[in-house]
Amino acid sequence: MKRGFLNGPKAKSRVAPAGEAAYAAPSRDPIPVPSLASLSLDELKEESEPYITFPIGKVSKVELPEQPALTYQERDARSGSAPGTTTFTTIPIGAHPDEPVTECIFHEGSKEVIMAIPNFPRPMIHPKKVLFRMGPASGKGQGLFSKQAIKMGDLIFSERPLMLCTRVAPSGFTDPSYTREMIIQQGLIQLEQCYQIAFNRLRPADRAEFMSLTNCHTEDGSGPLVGRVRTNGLGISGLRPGVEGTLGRYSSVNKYISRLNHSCCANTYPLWDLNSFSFRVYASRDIAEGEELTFQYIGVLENTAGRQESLKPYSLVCTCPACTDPAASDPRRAAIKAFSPSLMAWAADGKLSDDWLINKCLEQLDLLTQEGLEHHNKYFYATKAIMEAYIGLGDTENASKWAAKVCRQVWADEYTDVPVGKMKPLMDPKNITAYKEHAFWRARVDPASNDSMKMFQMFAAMAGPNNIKNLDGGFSLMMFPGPPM
Ligand SMILES: C[S@@+](CC[C@H](N)C(=O)[O-])C[C@H]1O[C@@H](n2cnc3c(N)ncnc32)[C@H](O)[C@@H]1O
Repeated sequence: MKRGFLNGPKAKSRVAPAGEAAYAAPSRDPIPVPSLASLSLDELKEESEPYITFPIGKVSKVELPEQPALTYQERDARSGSAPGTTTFTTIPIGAHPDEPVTECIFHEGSKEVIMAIPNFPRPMIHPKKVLFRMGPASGKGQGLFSKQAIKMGDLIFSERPLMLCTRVAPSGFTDPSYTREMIIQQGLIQLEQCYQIAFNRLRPADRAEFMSLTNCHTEDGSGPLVGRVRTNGLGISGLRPGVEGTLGRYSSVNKYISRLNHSCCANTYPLWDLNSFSFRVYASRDIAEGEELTFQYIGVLENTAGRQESLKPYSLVCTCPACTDPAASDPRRAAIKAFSPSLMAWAADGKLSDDWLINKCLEQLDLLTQEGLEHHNKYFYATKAIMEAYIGLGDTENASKWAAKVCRQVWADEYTDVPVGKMKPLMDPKNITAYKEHAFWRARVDPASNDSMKMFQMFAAMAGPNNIKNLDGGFSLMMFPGPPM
């Protein structure tokens, strides 16, 4: 195994062969690191403060002194991250030539996360038939279309990314005399160099696929690879435990998912599965034969004007049903956003009827359906809340029907928070043992015998009615008045 690294004007740039490469950043005082605006712009808005985000639109050319080439050290493919370096590696390690692989650019530690997964990679799962085709999508370039009717919750396809990229330039150092524009341009150049190393390692067919993807960042200083990652990248987290924000996420570029066009009323949801290192794209509602498959590039509970603003980095004006009728859609989306019921609060409140929560959640589901938002977590929460309300009422017949609906929404972010092993038995209304294990069992009809309910009531009394805030997923946040500090 060889180790070591170098970087600098005199270092000779090489094309990365198979195996692995590690790039080391020189250590300098931290400065704002240009970061990549990828598909989840709403995430970046929250967390990009320490970073300078890359520009969009037409940007005047910025002259920079010639930048040193990034260089790297070849290492054994099975070695872990070298401290303080960026690692270029092919996942799965030692894949058969027919197996899809991903060229990864990893921050320190991510490779270890993968290497620690037993039996990695687990097999990718595929539907029995090819359920989609690629073709021209009027006014949107290429798109994906269903080849037959697909049911809500069905897997449409799985794929392993072509490339998985860091979202920030690797070194993050610059000349102190550089202007903001120069820092940004330098970041773009460094990132392009970094992506080039990974790109050169792609299989020739994958390289052609990558270069055939759309690039809508041709005039803002992005290079051809950075432009494609910015246009097509899909966020992945979970590979940097404990690291939040831009540095904790990667952008993945995919052969097929990157062809899904945006809709604010999307009908699919791509779910990342680390164990198989692949995305699974699910139908989030029933899809007709020939219908275009779409997903949301941005947060879609904003009003129409806000969504159109967020879509600017993709050079597109959305013409989905919600965007074409804002007068009807905006108030519905605002109501959807504002709705977060508390199961416990309803169960504890004798003034509310037994079906109050269920009716409220049914209204929410109706709004979500009208807005084409079945893929949204809010749809999952409302479905789960109805199931739990029936559990609270001790009505296993109805609870089991809603448990089946919850179990189909595997794409929901919060699905993994539901202990699946404990959910599936609830689909059998006669499995009273499973129901009795549920924390909400008969909480409404027999609160005195429900421990969760007793605890909730005790804390609610301590907090007082004005200090309880309902959160998504049926949770409540309680603030307890204390002595002044
Ligand atoms: C990730 S790509 C999607 C696939 C792309 N249509 C293609 O031909 O490869 C994103 C680009 O597709 C186009 N696009 C995606 N959704 C669109 C929409 N709803 N309306 C118009 N153009 C769209 C925009 O050019 C956008 O920059």
